[in-house]
Amino acid sequence: MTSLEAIGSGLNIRVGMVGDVVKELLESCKKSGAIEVFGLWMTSEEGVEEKCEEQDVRRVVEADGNEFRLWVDEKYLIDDRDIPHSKASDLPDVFTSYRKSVEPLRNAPRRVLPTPTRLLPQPPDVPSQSSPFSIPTSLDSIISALHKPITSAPFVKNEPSSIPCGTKSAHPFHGGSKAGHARIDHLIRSASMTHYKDTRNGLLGTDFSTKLSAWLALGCITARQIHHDLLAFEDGTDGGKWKGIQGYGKGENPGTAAVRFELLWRDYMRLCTRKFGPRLFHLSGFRNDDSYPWKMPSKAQPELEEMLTRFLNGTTGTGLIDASQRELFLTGYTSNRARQNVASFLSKHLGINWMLGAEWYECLLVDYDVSNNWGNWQYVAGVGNDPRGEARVFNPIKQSFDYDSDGDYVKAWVPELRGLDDLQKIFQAWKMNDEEKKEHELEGQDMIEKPLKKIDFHVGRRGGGGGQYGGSSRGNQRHDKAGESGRGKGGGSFGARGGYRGRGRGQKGRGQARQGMMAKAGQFD
Ligand SMILES: Cc1cc2nc3c(=O)[nH]c(=O)nc-3n(C[C@H](O)[C@H](O)[C@H](O)COP(=O)(O)OP(=O)(O)OC[C@H]3O[C@@H](n4cnc5c(N)ncnc54)[C@H](O)[C@@H]3O)c2cc1C
Repeated sequence: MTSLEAIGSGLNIRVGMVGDVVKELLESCKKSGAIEVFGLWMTSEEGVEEKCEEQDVRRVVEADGNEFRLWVDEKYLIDDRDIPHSKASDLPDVFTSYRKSVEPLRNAPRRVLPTPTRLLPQPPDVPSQSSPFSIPTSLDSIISALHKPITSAPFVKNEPSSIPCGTKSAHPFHGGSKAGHARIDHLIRSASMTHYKDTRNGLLGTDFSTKLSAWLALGCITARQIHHDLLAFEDGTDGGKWKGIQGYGKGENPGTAAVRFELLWRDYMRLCTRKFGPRLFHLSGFRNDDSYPWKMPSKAQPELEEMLTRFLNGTTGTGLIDASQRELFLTGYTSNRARQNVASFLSKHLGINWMLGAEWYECLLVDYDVSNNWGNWQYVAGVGNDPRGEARVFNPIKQSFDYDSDGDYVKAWVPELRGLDDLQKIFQAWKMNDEEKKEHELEGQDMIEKPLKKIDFHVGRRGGGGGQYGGSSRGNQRHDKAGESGRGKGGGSFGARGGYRGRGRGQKGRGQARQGMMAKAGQFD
């Protein structure tokens, strides 16, 4: 029995455009006379398409003389009514400035809303799904329907086939609020929350970061519920269930504070979407910066198409990138550290249109969230709200030495390299000599013979200018230092090249932007 059934209600799934589905439901209720509808409540989301859907539903409901309302929910840490600026356009362009405006963060969120113990029952005759769609009736059939688009034809040439033997991942995971709350409990009980600040940049394993993103993105748990449980743990007001766990009853600790900090990033990304609207999907980003000549793979440029394909299927020849892309493809998840490197590699090392990477993530991430995904891609590509913009380049080899110091992450997801011991060769397999290639039966593989980038990095080397990225990266690059310790620091605004508002462009909606891009890319024809 689902949680909704346990409190007297249930869940109906319908497929179609939201406005059309609601219209059909209302018409059918009117016709049968079995249910009298007075109004409709809906959850509100940021995002161009999401707002259009909301408008469609409002129109349909109000056209019938019924009342339309939006829930004031608690999915974000700081309630909309407590945001310290009144207009969306007043949101600071730099996260740190926003964070300072809501500190002390621990005191900022409202209390969680109570969970209802009873709901109205389902109406007796809910109209069935109209053609051409049908609603699966069992969990297995839902799963197989969801799998269909990805199993019926390959997504990408030479896609990774299965999770390598012995590799453990926190995903796949079980959905639903019960599993989400059990995960929060586990994180507190195992002291992973207390240690989060020290472990959050990990790449491999189940508990180095919270792995709560998918439950948050799907609405199974809320940011405020996480905060609430952390408060109970920190204050020792949980009725004793977490007694004895490191940090219990001792107030906020660096780990729990860092979790709140990250949850605030999630809030901030959402507010950026509210502020910039369709610019979330513009190549020139929030900055309106169209100075960079992004490369666009197309049938006319087969070498770029091949490059993009190999980026997608995880055979670039850069171990960290390949491991992350294969992990993402096979599980729907990859860590924040890996995501930053992947986004930087595509946009700054390969110079390819960053939106293709964002589209790919949108297809595959189980925690896909419109603001977090597109906002973070912009940020790393240098056109979003990173004050360091294009100057921040992640060197994936340095990052591997820092965060995968035994090469275990690369070996877990790129099993061809498991026989190697030399880290330089695990991180860039093209460094093997002919004898080694023969010994490990790796001769002739593209990722070894034709790496997309040869990145020169020596252990102990510090700082440095351009050049070490293989010659075609952007100017002013350097090893990512701030990237390791968090995102841009300090206040201020972008400034680097003209700021946000200078060169207005046609406000293309997302659908248009996407269509044009994919057609040009030819990748998903
Ligand atoms: C290119 C790129 C694309 C991304 N796409 C998404 C996406 O579609 N959906 C998504 O939820 N996150 C996205 N992120 C942010 C981040 O990578 C994930 O939230 C995080 O890796 C999820 O793992 P976790 O729950 O263990 O995170 P934790 O490190 O445990 O963080 C706790 C929570 O804080 C929030 N959070 C953490 N980092 C960020 C961040 N950089 N921006 C916004 N919120 C954050 C998430 O809700 C996360 O669950 C993206 C980051 C990058 C660089």
